[in-house]
Amino acid sequence: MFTRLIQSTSFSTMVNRKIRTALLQLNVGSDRETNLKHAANKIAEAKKGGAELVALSECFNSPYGTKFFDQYAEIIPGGPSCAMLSNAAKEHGIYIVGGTIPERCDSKLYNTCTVWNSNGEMIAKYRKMHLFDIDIPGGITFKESEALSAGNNLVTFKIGDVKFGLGICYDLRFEELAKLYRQENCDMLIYPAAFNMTTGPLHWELLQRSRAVDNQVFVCTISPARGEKGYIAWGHTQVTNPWGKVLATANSKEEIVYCDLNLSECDEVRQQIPVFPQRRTDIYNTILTK
Ligand SMILES: NC(=O)CC(=O)C(=O)O
Repeated sequence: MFTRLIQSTSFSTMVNRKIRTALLQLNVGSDRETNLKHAANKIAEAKKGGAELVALSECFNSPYGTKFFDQYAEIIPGGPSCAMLSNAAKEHGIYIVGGTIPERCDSKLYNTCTVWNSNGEMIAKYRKMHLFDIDIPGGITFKESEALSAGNNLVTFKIGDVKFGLGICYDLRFEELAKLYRQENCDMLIYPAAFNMTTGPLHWELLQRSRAVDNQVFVCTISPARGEKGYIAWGHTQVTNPWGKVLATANSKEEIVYCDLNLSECDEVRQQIPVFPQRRTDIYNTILTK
């Protein structure tokens, strides 16, 4: 178990643009109650480490796989996982990005991220928009759409003057989503995730650096720790700054990654390399509508 502390560079005088974040890369097993207790203990540890915002991984309360979604699904915010997240946020007076849990709503299932404020109130709910359907012979075949429905909404939330956009795992591959969040003026994109042993080494770091550079935002991803059976997660929870520099990356084992982030860095990069206002939408839009 490692604990890591990193600092982003060039802090400015705008104090309300700084935030201490803890990303929890946790071991996850098949027993929900054990997973929830473990997450609650680690949230408490992160609070002791000074975190104001704590984030968990995709499926932090259950194994990740199409055959598990129905079995572990909960009504949001009525189930035990939301109760734990709400209580922990309130008890410790922090914000929590509650990774994802399988959500049951009407007759459908979703892969859903909830966000909780320091009073224990749910302030955001995001449903995975792009379902993970891939088939790489000799690598990995996975078809989330066999079990899940896709969400249809972008979701943002604010802590003080810092604006966050939410995505989940496979959503990271879709530049359009990240670009829309940039258009909404987000400073940081947070993706609870669980890449795997085929796509992790190939694309995990590259995609995060790409989203960060293209949109001049911080990108945080939170993976479960690598297990030994079933869907094997890549791990490597990561923080990338708006210059595209990887500020921290976990290994494959359980770890808390702390980061003191100064979101004013987004303003600096955007001022120094003003690509967003320089986009030629007059041309792109003409081509797109043809
Ligand atoms: N698990 C996912 O949703 C995505 C993933 O592993 C990948 O895109 O690769």
